[in-house]
Amino acid sequence: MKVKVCGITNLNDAVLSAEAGADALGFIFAPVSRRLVTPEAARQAGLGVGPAVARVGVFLNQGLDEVLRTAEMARLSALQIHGNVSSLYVSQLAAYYPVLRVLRPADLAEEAGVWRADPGVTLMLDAPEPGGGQPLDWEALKSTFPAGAWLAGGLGPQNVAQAIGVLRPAGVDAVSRLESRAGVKDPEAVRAFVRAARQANPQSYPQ
Ligand SMILES: O=C(O)c1ccccc1NCC(=O)[C@H](O)[C@H](O)COP(=O)(O)O
Repeated sequence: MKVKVCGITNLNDAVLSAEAGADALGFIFAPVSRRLVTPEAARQAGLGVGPAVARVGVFLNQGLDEVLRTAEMARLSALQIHGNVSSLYVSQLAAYYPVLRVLRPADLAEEAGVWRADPGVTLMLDAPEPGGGQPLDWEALKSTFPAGAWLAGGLGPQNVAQAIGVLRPAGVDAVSRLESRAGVKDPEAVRAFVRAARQANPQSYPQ
């Protein structure tokens, strides 16, 4: 199981997340976000932790050209795609980068099947308001949660083990509950989050 720490805006937070054991760092390029980062700052922070940690760019309803240009400038290794976008758009991006396609529970029935056989696209289930700190109803999702999908939405040190126990996601992702303020990590919360996720799923320790 993978652990992603999202909303990284600076090298310091990238290093502390990597040292805590995160597999992936998230850099948010959606202009609506309070954790908006420039491609230059993301490149510096992402490359600063070395090649073993994935650098995921987070986008919400942004044009194909803008996403690909930003990915190049920031030296991203994967894309996380939120919003109301077509499957053609997602598959065009997946031709260049591994994609985490973010769905809300209400979208599952319509879109989850589209990506079942596509190794370049991994699903992530998130709350309707990304970065809003609201947990999903894990029990209600139990029968429809897609195999191999990642989970986000209000996860933090206190509840990630329970969420993993219920849904057995392939990855977990969080931001709000790991911050001292928007865009700035709380080091203890980051360490506790990664530790709790690893302990809930001991097979997830990096080899
Ligand atoms: O976090 C944001 O500000 C944000 C804004 C626009 C699009 C995506 C955004 N975040 C994406 C993430 O990957 C978050 O980690 C995910 O939504 C979970 O957030 P939270 O519920 O706060 O842990």
